[in-house]
Amino acid sequence: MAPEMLANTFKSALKDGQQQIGLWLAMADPYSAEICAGSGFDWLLLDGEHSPLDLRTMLAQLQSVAPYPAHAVVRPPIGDPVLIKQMLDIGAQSLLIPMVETPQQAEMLVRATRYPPQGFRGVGAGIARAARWGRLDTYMDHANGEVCLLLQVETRAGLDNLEAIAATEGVDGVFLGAADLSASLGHPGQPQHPEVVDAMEKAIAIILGCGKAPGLLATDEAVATGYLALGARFVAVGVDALLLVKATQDLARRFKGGAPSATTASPY
Ligand SMILES: O=C(O)C(=O)C[C@H](O)[C@@H](O)CO
Repeated sequence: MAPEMLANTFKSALKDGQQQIGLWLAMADPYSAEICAGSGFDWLLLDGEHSPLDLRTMLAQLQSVAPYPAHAVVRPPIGDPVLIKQMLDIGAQSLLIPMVETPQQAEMLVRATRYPPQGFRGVGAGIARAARWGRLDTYMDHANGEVCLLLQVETRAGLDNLEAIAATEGVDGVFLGAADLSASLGHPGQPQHPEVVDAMEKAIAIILGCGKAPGLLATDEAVATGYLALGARFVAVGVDALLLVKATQDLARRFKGGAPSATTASPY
């Protein structure tokens, strides 16, 4: 049993079938991340793919959200073992890796998150935040077992290999990227296109069939609720930057005139 500081409660919640409601953080800022961490979400996505988030700001975000129950999931810009090593060493325990298309890639990513003999993660946490600079003296005993690895399937090629990717040992869940998937299926900017929705719904069933957790981002409440009803297990239901745009725009319009911004179809 991992000590409290090392136990990945998000990983175990997914394994226990508990749905986890999250918020996407695209502001790349530790101050706003802490504000969001106190809002009551189960998890927060620290997006290093589509926001100007670098390792230093990701570290600051991890530190600012640490006192709160919301679990930090970090996303590198790509599934690079070097970036993965650095993110794990600054203390990330849960990773979301974009653009996964083959089981071979999935196996490599599992090994990149594990110390030998299960994998090839470089050993250095003893001088890093992950093991609190040596203060967590059982870190090496628990690190492999407490990492949560979530892979993104978001292309036609990835869908073709979905079952093999989801079934890969060491993968905890598969995130369906509706924005990229819609583009890959020939419907850019239309994550609610019938062909995309059909693919997402079928993919959720396949992932569940593999005993893994399906996840996605949907900023439209009805869309998110629908996928949750189908068994999606980790669902981000908003993006900090989009919430700020809408709230500030609507406030200005209340005083300056103009209709509130329409509830647009989910951009994701
Ligand atoms: O393709 C997707 O969808 C995702 O990867 C999730 C969101 O798009 C996120 O990347 C923000 O754009």
